[in-house]
Amino acid sequence: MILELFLAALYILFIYFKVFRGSYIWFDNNGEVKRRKKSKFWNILTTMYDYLLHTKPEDRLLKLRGFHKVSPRFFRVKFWKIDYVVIYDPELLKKVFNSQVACQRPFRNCFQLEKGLLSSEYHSWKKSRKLLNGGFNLNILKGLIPIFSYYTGTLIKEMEQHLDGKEFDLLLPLSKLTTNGISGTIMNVTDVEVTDLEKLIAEVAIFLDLTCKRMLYPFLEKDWIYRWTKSYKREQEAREYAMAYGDELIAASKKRNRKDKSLVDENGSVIVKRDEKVEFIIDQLLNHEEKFTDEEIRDHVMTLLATSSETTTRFVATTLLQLAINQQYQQKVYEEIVDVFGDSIENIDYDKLNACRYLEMVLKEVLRLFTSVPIYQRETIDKLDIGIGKPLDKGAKIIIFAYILHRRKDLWGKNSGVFDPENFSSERTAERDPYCYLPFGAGPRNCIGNRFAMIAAKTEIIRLLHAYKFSTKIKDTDIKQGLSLTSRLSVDYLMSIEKR
Ligand code: HEM
Repeated sequence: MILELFLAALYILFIYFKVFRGSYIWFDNNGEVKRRKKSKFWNILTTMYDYLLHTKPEDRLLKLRGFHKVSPRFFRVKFWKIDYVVIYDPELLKKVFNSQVACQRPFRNCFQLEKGLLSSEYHSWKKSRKLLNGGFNLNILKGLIPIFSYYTGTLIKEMEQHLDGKEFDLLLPLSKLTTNGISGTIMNVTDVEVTDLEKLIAEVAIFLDLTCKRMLYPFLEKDWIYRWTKSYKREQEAREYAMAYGDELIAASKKRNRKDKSLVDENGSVIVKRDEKVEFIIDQLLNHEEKFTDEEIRDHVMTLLATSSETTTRFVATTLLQLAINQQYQQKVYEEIVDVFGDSIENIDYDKLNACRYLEMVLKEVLRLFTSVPIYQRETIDKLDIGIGKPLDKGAKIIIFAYILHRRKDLWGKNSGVFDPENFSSERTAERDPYCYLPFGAGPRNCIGNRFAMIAAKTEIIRLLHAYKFSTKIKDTDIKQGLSLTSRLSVDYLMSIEKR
């Protein structure tokens, strides 16, 4: 209630400034200042007002999509001297991603992990990113495949209890798989007891939701305002729960014998034997000559856990759901897996993952239509001219609206809302501007985990589809995509399985 009153007051102030003071500037698509033409501005304002106060979470993205109808490439508004520009146009995005000036993130305090990659200011980010990039190089990632495969094998056994034909929600088992996969790969530990995994997953989701809400209400960015809200208290609880898990992971990782790179279970038996030369991502932090402080290590580890867990879980879950809805695509992927692996499904390696071309098309299509991060942001550290009128000022907030970009009919055809892996055939890909498709961002500040996510998802899906056929009663028309820091569907991942 207090929040709604505050928003209403803000709205009145907005109108006051618009009518009497003219302190906003609205730009049209040619970059012309349009103070006097009110219609577009009113449309946007009403959409925002509606969005902030009335829209159900699962309808928010759809509603925000309305911006594209009002303004085809971007919209820009200057509000209390700060430039805000929302972009969903390949040509403009290319200029943003190729610029060193748009390499900082706004809303840095919202994420609260001050030293981590998402929250640190530009110069300290640059140093950490350079060091952490080493932990995500292809040789290291190739070495992680047996670990993802091992945990998927464990999940396949656990799923035998669902062979009774009844539907079950796949999200929790997959979240467990991701959590184990991430601690086994990024941290090289297996023996951290999570007493209540379900609670951990729920608390991480709450933390991400509340952080997203805070970013969407600009006045909540200020700590002194945010501290007074109920969300703040709840977010702190969720954060502390997740941090305690992160602390246990770091402690376990410090204790393990670093000479032996093999992954061992709680009894010390080797689960996955690994090449001694392979460094784990945590080792890059713990052993680097320029020592990271404990606080830096904690913020980096927690940032990696928060950015990787929900994104990867929902990516894999949504892929299996789409394959369960569209049985013809599932059959095609299955036949490809049988072709590539024959009877040696347990010996997955990077070349075999790459040979699964059709699976790759399916995965890319999932990230187009149900992009795991529908909106993400950058901030300029200097003036930046991207050809939309006056250059953006230093401190401008650039909001990249991948959800709109990935569904634009003029870029993806009139069936842009339909799931179709052929969108990623080599012919169609060659015809398209690469900046039409940005699920992981681009440039030096892109997603550090993009290849990690693809390798994990491919390994897990190959093993799961080789073991089971997935079915569901859910139809495409039942699904809406909600908005949080990561994408949320309006349906549960209810599926049934049959043994292959
Ligand atoms: C389907 C899975 C994923 C998707 C769709 C995704 C998407 C994104 C996007 C869109 C960004 C912003 C990029 C930009 O501004 O250009 C980002 C940043 C980031 N992602 Fe991911 N991500 C995924 C998985 C992962 C994984 C598995 C990890 C870690 C293992 C990870 C770690 C990060 C980090 C640390 C950043 C911030 C990078 C920086 O600011 O330097 N992500 N991700």
